[in-house]
Amino acid sequence: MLSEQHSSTQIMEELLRLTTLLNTERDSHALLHSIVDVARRLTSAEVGRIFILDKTKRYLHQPISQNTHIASEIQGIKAIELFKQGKRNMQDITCYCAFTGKVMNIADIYQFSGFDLTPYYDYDKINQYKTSSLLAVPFRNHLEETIGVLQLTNHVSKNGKHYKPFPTKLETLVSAFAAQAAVTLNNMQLIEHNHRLIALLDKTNRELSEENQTLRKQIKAPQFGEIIGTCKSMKTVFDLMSKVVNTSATVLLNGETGTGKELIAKAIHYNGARKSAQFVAQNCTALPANLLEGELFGYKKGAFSGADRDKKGLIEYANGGTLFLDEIGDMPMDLQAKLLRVIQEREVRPLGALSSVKVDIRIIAATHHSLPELIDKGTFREDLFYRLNVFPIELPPLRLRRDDLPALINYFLNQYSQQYDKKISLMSPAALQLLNHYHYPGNVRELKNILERTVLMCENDATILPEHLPAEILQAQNRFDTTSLALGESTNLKSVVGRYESSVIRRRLEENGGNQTKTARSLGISRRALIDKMQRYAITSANQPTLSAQNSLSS
Ligand SMILES: Nc1ncnc2c1ncn2[C@@H]1O[C@H](COP(=O)(O)OP(=O)(O)OP(=O)(O)O)[C@@H](O)[C@H]1O
Repeated sequence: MLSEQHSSTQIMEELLRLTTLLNTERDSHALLHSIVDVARRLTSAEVGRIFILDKTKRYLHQPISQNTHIASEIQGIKAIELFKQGKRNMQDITCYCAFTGKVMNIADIYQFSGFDLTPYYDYDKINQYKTSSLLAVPFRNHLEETIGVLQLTNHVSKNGKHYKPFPTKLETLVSAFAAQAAVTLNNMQLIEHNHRLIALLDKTNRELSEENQTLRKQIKAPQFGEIIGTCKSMKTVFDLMSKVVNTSATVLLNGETGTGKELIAKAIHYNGARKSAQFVAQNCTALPANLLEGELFGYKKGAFSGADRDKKGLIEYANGGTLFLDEIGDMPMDLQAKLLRVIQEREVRPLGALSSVKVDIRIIAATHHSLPELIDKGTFREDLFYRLNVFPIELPPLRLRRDDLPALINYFLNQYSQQYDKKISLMSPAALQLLNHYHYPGNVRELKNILERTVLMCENDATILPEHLPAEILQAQNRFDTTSLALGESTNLKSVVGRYESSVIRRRLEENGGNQTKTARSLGISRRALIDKMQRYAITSANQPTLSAQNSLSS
């Protein structure tokens, strides 16, 4: 043991050894042991203890206790409460040391009455020991906050036979040592705290990523069964999809807006081998050319003014998965050239980057344009077209697959009835006829929107009537359509002429904003004659078509 009799060189050597140890020890328990061990050797103390402030800052825990006299303590000093009845526990010597930051040096605890030293008397009784001198030194961090207390008891005499008071000159030495140990202890606590945070972050990230995977599987995985259609052209679509789904072949979807191009692209991705990787969609008309380039290819910090950080492009994000390029016909020519390079080389070079990144993506492109026509016009690259047109799938417009209308209507009615918690399953023949005759320029998307609105308009448990349908369907029906006249059920000339006449009157009234005088003048008849005809055909107003007007048209 070192004691006050040791030379200052020996003490310096011991302190240096300690500094090295403190800087290399990575296990906090072993570090605390080393601190107590060295402190005891520096001060010739028989017992050494460390108290550490807990996270709540309400207790001083005692993780380490060394007593050379007792091989194993029956009971150590318990955790100390820093506050008693809301007040600082200044009766306890360790708390006093912690609160004040002062070194406490007591020659003999049994001769001292300034503190409540019962815990030490109890310790002695239980362990059949005799505590005599006591030295308590605070561990303070760089903010001068106490993070723990080092406690040494029983300074052993030179011959090892007696306990003596700790010499006052040891206080400075031990304080210097405690200051050094406190820095290391504080760093160790910060490192451990960081490790805990990193572990927590890792765990949360893992959980989020698993949840993400599950949600992606649940939400974004349209099954083939969710694509409604049994007509011949849709059967061909399904047939082609099943042939390409388990390959990585490039697919080109062609069809008008709302025909289900994105739905089908997703179904191909989520039913194929790439389903666990990303499905990344980008509409090529949604962004100006320069932004689209940055989105797709990514860029390096400083590649252009405003590029204040590296940005990964969607092509890289889709690595291992599918890149869906909607409205490919509207992609600017220079980007077409860059995309062609990605397809040919299977690598992408972000703007401002010196090297390329290998990518394994499946491309599904979609357009409502005829790409060959765009090639003729000079706005689409022929070489890119051949690269994309590996596996073309044509999606029919809804007006050419009217046989699928009942199934689609049923599907969306069910979907929205559930969504809006309504029971709506009946539709009047007149409403059904209106839906059947409409031409749906927005295709399935438009039908879907119409039915959502209809469910919202219709009372719970009620039958869908024409008045629940949007105005454009009613107005469209009001317009005269020679094709529908020719295809009408009635072949009776008088009835066909009547329908034609009523249709002309409706349209003219509509054009004249319902003004009967103007309408009569434009038709070359008197206002009285117009009113007679309106009554005959149950035309009430050009702006407010009624169910009876529809009936008269179809009668
Ligand atoms: N056959 C179908 N069965 C069920 N829902 C469909 C069908 N076709 C399209 N839909 C639905 O219609 C809406 C429009 O489809 P989608 O967005 O896939 O069309 P799109 O052709 O990609 O349109 P755009 O060219 O305007 O982007 C979506 O809500 C989709 O789920």
